[in-house]
Amino acid sequence: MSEIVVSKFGGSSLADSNQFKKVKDIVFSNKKRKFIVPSAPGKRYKDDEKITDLLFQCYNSIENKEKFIETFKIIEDRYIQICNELELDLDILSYCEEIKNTVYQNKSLDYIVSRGEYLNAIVLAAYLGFKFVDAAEVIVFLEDGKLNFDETQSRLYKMSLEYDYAVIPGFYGATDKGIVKVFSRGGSDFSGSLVANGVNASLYENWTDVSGFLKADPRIVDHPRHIEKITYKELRELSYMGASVLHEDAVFPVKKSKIPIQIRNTNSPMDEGTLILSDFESPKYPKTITGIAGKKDFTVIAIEKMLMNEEKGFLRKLLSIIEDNDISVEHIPSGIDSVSLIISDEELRNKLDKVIEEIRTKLNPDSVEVYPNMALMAVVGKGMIRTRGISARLFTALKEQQINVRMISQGSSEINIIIGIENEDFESAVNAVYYAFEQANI
Ligand SMILES: Nc1ncnc2c1ncn2[C@@H]1O[C@H](COP(=O)(O)OP(=O)(O)O)[C@@H](O)[C@H]1O
Ligand SMILES: N[C@@H](CC(=O)OP(=O)(O)O)C(=O)O
Repeated sequence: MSEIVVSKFGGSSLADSNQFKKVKDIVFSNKKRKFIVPSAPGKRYKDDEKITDLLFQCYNSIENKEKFIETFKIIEDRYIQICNELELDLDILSYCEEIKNTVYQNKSLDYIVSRGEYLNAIVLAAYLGFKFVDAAEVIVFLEDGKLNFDETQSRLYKMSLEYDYAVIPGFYGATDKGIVKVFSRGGSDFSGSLVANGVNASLYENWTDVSGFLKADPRIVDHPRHIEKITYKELRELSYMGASVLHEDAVFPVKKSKIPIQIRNTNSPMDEGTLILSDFESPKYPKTITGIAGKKDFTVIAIEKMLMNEEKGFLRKLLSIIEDNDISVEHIPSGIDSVSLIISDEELRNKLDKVIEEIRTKLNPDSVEVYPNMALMAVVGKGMIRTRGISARLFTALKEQQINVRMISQGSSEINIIIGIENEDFESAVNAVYYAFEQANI
């Protein structure tokens, strides 16, 4: 069988007709690029609006028909402009009409916000002359909203036997009853990974607006160094901790089959980008780290109770309270008679008072304190934990910037150290650590 490359193009790569032209050149420059997964058009300039964000606004104004039509018109105009500038013989307005008519019968959020990818894939398929395959036919969800992985893989495989070249919209799929479901934001990366695995691709390309994964977020560090190669595991840690270039779950579908992921830049297609691999040889004791990422806005709930260590079931009861309130915990650092829960503010929204009350009544602790405004910074790298001097360099850099460390946690995978700091210190902490290791790399 001939080799297949799956190429996902993000919103920034398809923001306007000029970007579409770059995408066409890229796709046609390699015949192996057979299955293309587009996102919805992203921002054309800094203060522009992403189509998906406009669709969220449409959903919010659905009760007010006039407002809905007004916002939807901005979306329609973007697609019309793209089609006109590409001189496409495609009646995109009829697809928009179909959506407007369906919206009032089907008011589901998922249906509405998925239409950006749907329309964009129709336009891109027409422009490339590829078959349009609706993700609702091949990305299969169960009634409870979870992905039906096996069925999805089998449908995608069948699709690859049926069509040589196709465009499949990212971000959504549907249940067998045709109810559209979306992945979380940025989920087209995950769709691309599902397609790559389903069609037995030899490579999953993820085209974006940066020349690969950088050692730190370029919005925080000025021109960070680029990462040539990274393992799935390291990447998962960095993307989970906020390196938004690739969706945090995008590694899973291709992990078992070890299909490499390559991050590439649509605006600079000659750059090699970053190769994400299952594993590769690297120095056992590296001089430096692979990357830094982080997120703001966490709250710490610190609980103390004398002889907590001897009280059987204490942690189980504590975690049951958290589970019953449908909250995910980020970290659980513990001492002998103390334990802390680190939870994102988003998870805790409107639930904090209730959780604290339940901890007090059900666990009878000596104290429960709440500390808001914490940021988490992940410093990631294979082998760094066992390398002498790495943590000394890290904490010296923070000390030199007078940054107060509130929490330290070493992931059990031994490829990351997570550091809790004040929200307001986040940017300077990332810069301090980045430059400390940048010097070590010379
Ligand atoms: N470590 C990092 N390396 C590269 N880019 C990063 C990193 N952390 C955050 N980013 C941001 O991720 C952006 C690309 O992701 P995204 O906006 O989702 O692109 P797309 O629209 O192509 O899917 C970059 O423009 C950059 O600002
Ligand atoms: N358009 C969706 C899905 C997506 O993956 O977009 P992007 O590839 O532009 O991050 C979103 O904005 O969430």
